Amino acid sequence: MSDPNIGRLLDNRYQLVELLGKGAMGQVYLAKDVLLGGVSVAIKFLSQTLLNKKMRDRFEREATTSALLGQRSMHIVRVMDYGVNSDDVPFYVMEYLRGESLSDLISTSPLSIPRFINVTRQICLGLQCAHEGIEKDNRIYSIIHRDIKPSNILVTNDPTVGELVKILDFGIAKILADDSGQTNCFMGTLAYSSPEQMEGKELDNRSDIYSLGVMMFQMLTGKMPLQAETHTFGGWYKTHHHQSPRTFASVDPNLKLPKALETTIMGCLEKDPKNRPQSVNEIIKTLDPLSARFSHAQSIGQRIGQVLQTRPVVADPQRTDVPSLEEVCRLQSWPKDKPLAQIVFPQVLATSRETVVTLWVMLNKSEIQQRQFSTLYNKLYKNFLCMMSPHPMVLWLTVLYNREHGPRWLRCYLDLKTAKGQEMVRLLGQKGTYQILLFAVEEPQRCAQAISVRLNPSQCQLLQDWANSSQIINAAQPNLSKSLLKQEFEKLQPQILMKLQSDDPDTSFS
Ligand SMILES: Nc1ncnc2c1ncn2[C@@H]1O[C@H](COP(=O)(O)OP(=O)(O)OP(=O)(O)O)[C@@H](O)[C@H]1O
Repeated sequence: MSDPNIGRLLDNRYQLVELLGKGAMGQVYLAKDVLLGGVSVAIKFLSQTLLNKKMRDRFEREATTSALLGQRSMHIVRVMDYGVNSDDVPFYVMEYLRGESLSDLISTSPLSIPRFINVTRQICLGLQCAHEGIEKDNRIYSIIHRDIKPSNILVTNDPTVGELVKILDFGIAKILADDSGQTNCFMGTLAYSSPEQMEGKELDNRSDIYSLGVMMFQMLTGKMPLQAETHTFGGWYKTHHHQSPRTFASVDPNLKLPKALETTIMGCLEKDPKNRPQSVNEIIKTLDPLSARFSHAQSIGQRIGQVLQTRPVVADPQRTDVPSLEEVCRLQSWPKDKPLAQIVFPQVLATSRETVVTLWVMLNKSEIQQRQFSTLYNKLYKNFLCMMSPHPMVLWLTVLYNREHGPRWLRCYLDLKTAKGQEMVRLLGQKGTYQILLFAVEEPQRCAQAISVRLNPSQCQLLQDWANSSQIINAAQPNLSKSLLKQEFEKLQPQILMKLQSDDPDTSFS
């Protein structure tokens, strides 16, 4: 029977396209945000069978928790809207993640060690952010996920960014120390639940660390570390309390794991929370040095391999095998889907070490050379303008200035109501830096010059504030905000030019 919801318009804004799946709490649909030009979103509805007051509250809490956390970490699914449909069924709107769940990913074969490190590190960053907590009524509340398992991890793939991992479903998360009436009944998934969770005890971050341990074992071997005699609450209760986890060697004798990694994963599976790593940061500390050792082969892929082969490698004891950010930028080529024209566009770039915002600029080769050679007279000006109403939008302005050749204005707009725009503004604010990648029209296959730009702390703060406040503002008429920002920019242009023409050493770059 066809789904009567398909095609429905929700809140005059979201048109349901297809059912993505059903979970314990409800259904998730792919939808189009018609107000934002048909951008894809995912909408989760609370199941009809759970429409009681307690579940409604829990569902609303899931939405609020995810919305607050999604603002703080790019490794947690972002929630943008919450509402109730005409049948009084609550729903929330999330960014749509085009990708595969970790459970699908590992159902065919376990992950290679480099891929495991890359994926796990991102899960840990998201989880650490949740454990560090959110602010509510001037207090910090730690968030425990309580249902860490492969089907709650989504891995998206972008040809430029690489694998981006997000934690889903803070459905049973509980705000620690929030005694708003949630009972301590069992919630979670039996095979991944910690012994203390099975007992219905008060949980802390170490319960998630246990579930993460089960999941990490499974990611590397394709097998579970513990096996219950019966798939019942009683069967798993006994298993989590009394069964010793299998060793990696007994499951896969060919798997050669770094000792530190093996010790950390087995530590996560300890029955007593006191004997586990006490914070996700400890796991990240194990992964980081391994990431430097393994991940260059993985995350930047074969392209780096190709280029390193053609480059003389200078023997330098300080140098690790991981390319620097500038090297990664220089290794990029102009995307095939962009015109070979003098355009500017922003892009998030993930290296094996970090994720940064980049500004891709195409100019004529002669102009790049002119600006490069007279470095003494080169200056750089950067600024951000924001318009919250009618639609939250940021104008990101960079000016390359050369005394002889004048200004080159680089402008782009970041829409704070899109996942991409939010992510960029947030990352710019958090990192306080961005990279400009200059490409010549004549040689699009390689980046001609990479320039690192630093933002001052007040700019960073402003960007973070805009990203936060835009969440509570409704989206409307993005083009109107753009044209208002353009007018603002045109008013500012002569002043910026005067500043650049003066001898202010603050703005120079080389
Ligand atoms: N933001 C999203 N973008 C794309 N797909 C999503 C998104 N959120 C959920 N899904 C997909 O929708 C389906 C249902 O998700 P949901 O979180 O409700 O259930 P589940 O995790 O499969 O089960 P349970 O909630 O019982 O653990 C899953 O296949 C999930 O991968």
